[in-house]
Amino acid sequence: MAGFDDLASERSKAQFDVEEMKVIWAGSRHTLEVSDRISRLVANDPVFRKDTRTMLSRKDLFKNTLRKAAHAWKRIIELRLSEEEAAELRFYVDEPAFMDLHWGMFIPTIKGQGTEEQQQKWLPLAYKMKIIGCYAQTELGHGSNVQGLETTATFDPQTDEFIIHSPTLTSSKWWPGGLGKVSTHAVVYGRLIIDSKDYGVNGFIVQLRSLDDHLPLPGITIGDIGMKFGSGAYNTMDNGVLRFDHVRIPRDQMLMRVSQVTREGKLVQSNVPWQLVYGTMVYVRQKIVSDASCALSRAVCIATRYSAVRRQFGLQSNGIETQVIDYKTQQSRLFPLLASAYAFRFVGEWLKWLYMDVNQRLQASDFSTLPEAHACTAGLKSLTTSATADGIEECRKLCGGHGYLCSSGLPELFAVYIPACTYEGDNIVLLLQVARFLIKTVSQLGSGKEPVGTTVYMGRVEQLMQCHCAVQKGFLELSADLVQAAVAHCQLIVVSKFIEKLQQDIPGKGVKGQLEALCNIYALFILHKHLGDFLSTGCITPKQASLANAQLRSLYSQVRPNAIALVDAFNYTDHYLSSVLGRYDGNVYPKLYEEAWKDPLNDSVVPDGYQEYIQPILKQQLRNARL
Ligand SMILES: CCCCCCCCCCCCCC(=O)SCCNC(=O)CCNC(=O)[C@H](O)C(C)(C)COP(=O)(O)OP(=O)(O)OC[C@H]1O[C@@H](n2cnc3c(N)ncnc32)[C@H](O)[C@@H]1OP(=O)(O)O
Ligand SMILES: Cc1cc2nc3c(=O)[nH]c(=O)nc-3n(C[C@H](O)[C@H](O)[C@H](O)COP(=O)(O)OP(=O)(O)OC[C@H]3O[C@@H](n4cnc5c(N)ncnc54)[C@H](O)[C@@H]3O)c2cc1C
Repeated sequence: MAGFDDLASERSKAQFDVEEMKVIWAGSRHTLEVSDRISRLVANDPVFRKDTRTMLSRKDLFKNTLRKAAHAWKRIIELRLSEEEAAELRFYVDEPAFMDLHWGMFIPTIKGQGTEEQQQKWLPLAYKMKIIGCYAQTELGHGSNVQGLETTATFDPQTDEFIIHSPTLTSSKWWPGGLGKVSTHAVVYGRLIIDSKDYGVNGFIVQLRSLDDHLPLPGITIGDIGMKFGSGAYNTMDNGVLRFDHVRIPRDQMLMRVSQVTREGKLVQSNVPWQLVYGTMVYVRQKIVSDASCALSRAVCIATRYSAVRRQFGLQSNGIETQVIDYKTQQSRLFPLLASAYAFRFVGEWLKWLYMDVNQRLQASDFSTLPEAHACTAGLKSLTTSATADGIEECRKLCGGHGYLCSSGLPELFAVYIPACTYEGDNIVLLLQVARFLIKTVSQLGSGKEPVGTTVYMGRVEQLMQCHCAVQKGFLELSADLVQAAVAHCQLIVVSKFIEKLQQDIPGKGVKGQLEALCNIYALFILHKHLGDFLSTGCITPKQASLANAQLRSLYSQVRPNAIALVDAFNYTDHYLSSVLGRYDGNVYPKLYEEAWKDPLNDSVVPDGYQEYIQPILKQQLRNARL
């Protein structure tokens, strides 16, 4: 059978130790063991099946998501899973749901922005899921511009309460995941008003629904915002709308790590920077970078395996056609994506470290690295999600016609992934933040302040001073170019973190060699993509450009025999991939054929509607009626 033999033969060609590469990909032997065990647990549990997801109506889809979430929670309790194992389980269930926001944003917000007492009160409830929370920041009128939010939280000194209110239609909370149908609580961001004075945006814990019958509490209007892009996909999530009509909450439900409101209505600032109110976004952006490597590697795994199974043209001496993976054009589109998946994995690891480091410093009242952490998380979130969204679509095209079938797994992956370019900060808005950070760094160059961390290279580039003078003309005017500069800065981070990874001790036969090839492919591909910029700025000569392209071609040949093993190293189960084209065994055609017959349209041989709409045309009754 074609697919079986092809993938088995590809695997036998690998020139490196795949098991050791799995460890590198996972991050450690321990993480590999956990993710391997939990992914199999999910794959073998029939409740977590997802093959009919794209065919369900919204209501059935959502109910099925609730069923899975409840089952996941039950298994987590029964098996006494650790926090790490539980997070892996939710990851492999692979269905956006209210749980993501509860664990991914609600809890981290209370941890990051709540006082010790507030954490003690709310976290045990949230950890045991006695309450379910979401993150209600974005409004109908404002998402990117957080300082433009309109919801108000007015302090009432008479009752020692805040009055949460939506003064306009555009102040309606709009988008928060988990809000529409499930959450009992939310961290709501609103303007803090004391004695008619506006102190800007802060977070407040607000109960939304009764814990007895799940009905909205008085003064609260709440619902789902409607169908989103694609079938299945992000429609498993109840993104919601929420309005407040003078809803009262106790004073101690304002998150008070950054600033406190006293019983007398006095605002007291802590010694931490006010930007910590934005802290959850930094945390989630960092997570999104690691997630990008998962989504991209998943698409690349499907496209690579299928490219080795698929044959078109080029009849060989043995009478069979050429595997499409052997075409140089296919390699030049696929292998840079394979390299990007690895590159994003390693930059994600580094970003996780950076985030932990900044947190430890914050505990010790050292706030010096916060601006860099913000710039890195914002910029890398933008770069990796844009590249991943484009990469998934490229993988679909790499799979030809079959890539467009839902059973390839790629349409749903694309639909579920693309909002990552928008949520947690629109990618352009985030790059503008990076640009501001870069300009600020450049402006300090002359003052004797040495650039550090990811901007250390700036101290070595003389032209940057002139660059600063040019930007003085107007940030807004030059913003399109500045966004390009921000992307270039982030690309430099990705490449340098890949190189740093290679400097670590990497065990396993041939593993380091493969990673070196992938690192070079990533760097040279970026150079190739932006050749115009490199040449026009005199960074490289035309001769160097052509050498770089020749080197890239030779690297593709080096990676070719290892391609299947390099995607096997992601260690994805067929359940997680949910793709007929990406099956581990390569048994593509019989399964594609089998899948087609499962479509509800094939339940009957003659379709519903035949008698009303097809027969009259065929029998020319419609035409006769007209005549
Ligand atoms: C298990 C876990 C799973 C995780 C996944 C969960 C599922 C995910 C599912 C998806 C869920 C999706 C969920 C969702 O989508 S949740 C909603 C997400 N929303 C956004 O991301 C909104 C984006 N907008 C902003 O962040 C702000 O409005 C920006 C930044 C654009 C402007 O801001 P602002 O209007 O204030 O003006 P400013 O630019 O003068 O900035 C002022 C100063 O502040 C500094 N600054 C700015 N920002 C930060 C920061 N963050 N940390 C530290 N510092 C920061 C900045 O450098 C400047 O410093 P300086 O130059 O003055 O010194
Ligand atoms: C699937 C999904 C889930 C979400 N989940 C949540 C959630 O759980 N909680 C929550 O609070 N929010 C959530 N959001 C909201 C999300 O965070 C916002 O949609 C996002 O921050 C973008 O803001 P916006 O919609 O206001 O875009 P806009 O800012 O209106 O963007 C529109 C266009 O304007 C451009 N633009 C905006 N400002 C500038 C500028 N200064 N300079 C140049 N161009 C600019 C953008 O680049 C974009 O092209 C979610 C969104 C989605 C799609």
